[in-house]
Amino acid sequence: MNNNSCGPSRIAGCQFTLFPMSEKFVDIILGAIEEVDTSKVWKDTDDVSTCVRGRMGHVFDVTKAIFLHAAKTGEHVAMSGTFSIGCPGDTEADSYMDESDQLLNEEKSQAISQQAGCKFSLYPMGREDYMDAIYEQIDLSKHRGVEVSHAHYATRLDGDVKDIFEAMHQSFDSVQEKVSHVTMTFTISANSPSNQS
Ligand SMILES: Cc1ncc(C[n+]2csc(CCO)c2C)c(N)n1
Repeated sequence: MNNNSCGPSRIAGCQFTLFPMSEKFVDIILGAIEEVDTSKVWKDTDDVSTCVRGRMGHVFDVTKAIFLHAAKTGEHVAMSGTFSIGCPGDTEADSYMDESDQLLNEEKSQAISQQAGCKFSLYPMGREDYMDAIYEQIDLSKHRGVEVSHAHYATRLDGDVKDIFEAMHQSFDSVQEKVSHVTMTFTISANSPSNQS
């Protein structure tokens, strides 16, 4: 445990909302959540958002798969959310921390090819040198099969949804190795009419 550690557990989580720009929004939201195997994470869905908590790999696996299943409907769908790891007090779901490494949704996700645009922002908490941690990651993400560009208050990633989530996962993972409590916000959008010529 480093000096900046908030506690022994490395429970991660993501709270996210799907925004299907479609009359079929109820089916798209509930259908995507239903289609994804969430048995390795703690999960709660309410009228505002869905929260999943557990080991980092499973949190990313489930969040990515829910977006992919919503986007594969072909409707314009966006998702906004916040990943968090090492949050002081986040200890309730310790039982989910014993789950094995095997990702339950990887095979189905690999079969879906979907382009998207995404903006994400990393927030290493409680560190004076937080900008160094952020800049290191933004440099790294240039090598990950996605187009990286700078935006105000965020980094933009364009490419396949799986590569976008992989880049965010790697950035988040590298920062959390150095900083105990890290949050990362993102908004991802697929099938936007803005991209149809
Ligand atoms: C991932 C995700 N989880 C929950 C909601 C909130 N929500 C808005 S409409 C609807 C279906 C009818 O109850 C639900 C659950 C969301 N938008 N996206």
